[in-house]
Amino acid sequence: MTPAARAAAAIQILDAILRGEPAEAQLTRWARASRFAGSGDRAAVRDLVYDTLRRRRSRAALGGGDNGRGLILGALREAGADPSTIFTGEGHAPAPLTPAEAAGGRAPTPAETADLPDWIAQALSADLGPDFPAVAEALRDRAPVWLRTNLARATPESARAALAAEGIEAEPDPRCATALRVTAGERRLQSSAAYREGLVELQDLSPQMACAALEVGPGTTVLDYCAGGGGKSLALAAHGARVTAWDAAPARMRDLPARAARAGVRITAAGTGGPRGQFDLVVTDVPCSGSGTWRRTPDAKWRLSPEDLAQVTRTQAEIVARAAAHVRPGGTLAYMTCSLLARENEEQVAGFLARHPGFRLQEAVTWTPLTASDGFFLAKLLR
Ligand SMILES: C[S@@+](CC[C@H](N)C(=O)[O-])C[C@H]1O[C@@H](n2cnc3c(N)ncnc32)[C@H](O)[C@@H]1O
Repeated sequence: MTPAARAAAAIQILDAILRGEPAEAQLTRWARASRFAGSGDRAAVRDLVYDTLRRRRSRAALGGGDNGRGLILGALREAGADPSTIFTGEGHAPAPLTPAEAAGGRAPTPAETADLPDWIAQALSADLGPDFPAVAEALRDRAPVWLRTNLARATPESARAALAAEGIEAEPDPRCATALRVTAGERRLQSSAAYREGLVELQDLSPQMACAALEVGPGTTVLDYCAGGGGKSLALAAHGARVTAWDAAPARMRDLPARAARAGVRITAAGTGGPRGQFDLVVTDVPCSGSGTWRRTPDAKWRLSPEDLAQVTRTQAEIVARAAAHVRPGGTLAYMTCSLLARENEEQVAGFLARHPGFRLQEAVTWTPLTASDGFFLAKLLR
């Protein structure tokens, strides 16, 4: 595909996403319907769509329209490219610019340059204080790819060597012993033997640091109360913990047995009746706005409404209250979100402690792109 044909595909996909379709589903649908597109084309269209969603407001201002054509026009103007070389109308290229499009567009305002809905920018600005501008700027860029060395199968050094043999370069990080940042060859990762044989798992630096802060060891009994795909279960089991996994939507744990087998760890499913008994550590990696990970799922930041946020905070409070009953006396409840909003983090913890006097706060940490990678919150609550 020519650059212009890729731009035309991105315009069509962006228009569907702006009508409310999830970005991932739209990209998959387009790829299935576009057999002529090779893997390089699919990757380029995907990058263009995601980069544009991260910067939707500022690109809409530059392009003079909050629609596929306006956004791609804004992307070209942002890059200093000549739009008339892409909007040619020839072959599979987008139709030529109308006079109004050619004359439209303007520099984004400071609020538009934050590339967030105003109500979220206000909340994050209040919650993050002087860090807000730099965090908002970081959320406008692509996230790095991080791996977790699976200590049950490899050391960071042996994992790096195995990856390098397959053309994937990864650097260690002084902040976390298991973390490796991929610096080259990331598109080869999922088909690599190092990944398929469980030497490494895809996991961002911040949740790795959160799991390390839980200080589990061989024999620690853990209930992962919101196990989902099992990212936290696998990380804790690799440290030797005896993990029981539960999720209110069991289908979300579908891949967990295969992932655990690949990683060489044992994870017990709680079963349909739900978890029983008490544990040294109960992890509640609750559903959240995902505001800390919006550079990976940038369509989500434009979809979130104040009502959605209010609903998800109610769900969080219900989950943590139920999970607390499974913490043994002297044990720990770990409350986690991948959000940067105080309403889902500090305020949620304060509400829990007010309703559960048998718990006290040991430690609360917020990781941001300024201190780690994705935005992530952990509170350790002692019973
Ligand atoms: C942030 S995701 C978990 C991600 C997962 N821990 C991981 O590391 O891959 C939140 C999970 O909470 C689950 N969930 C939602 N409501 C729940 C409830 N009432 N009780 C337990 N889990 C719930 C969702 O199904 C979802 O899988």
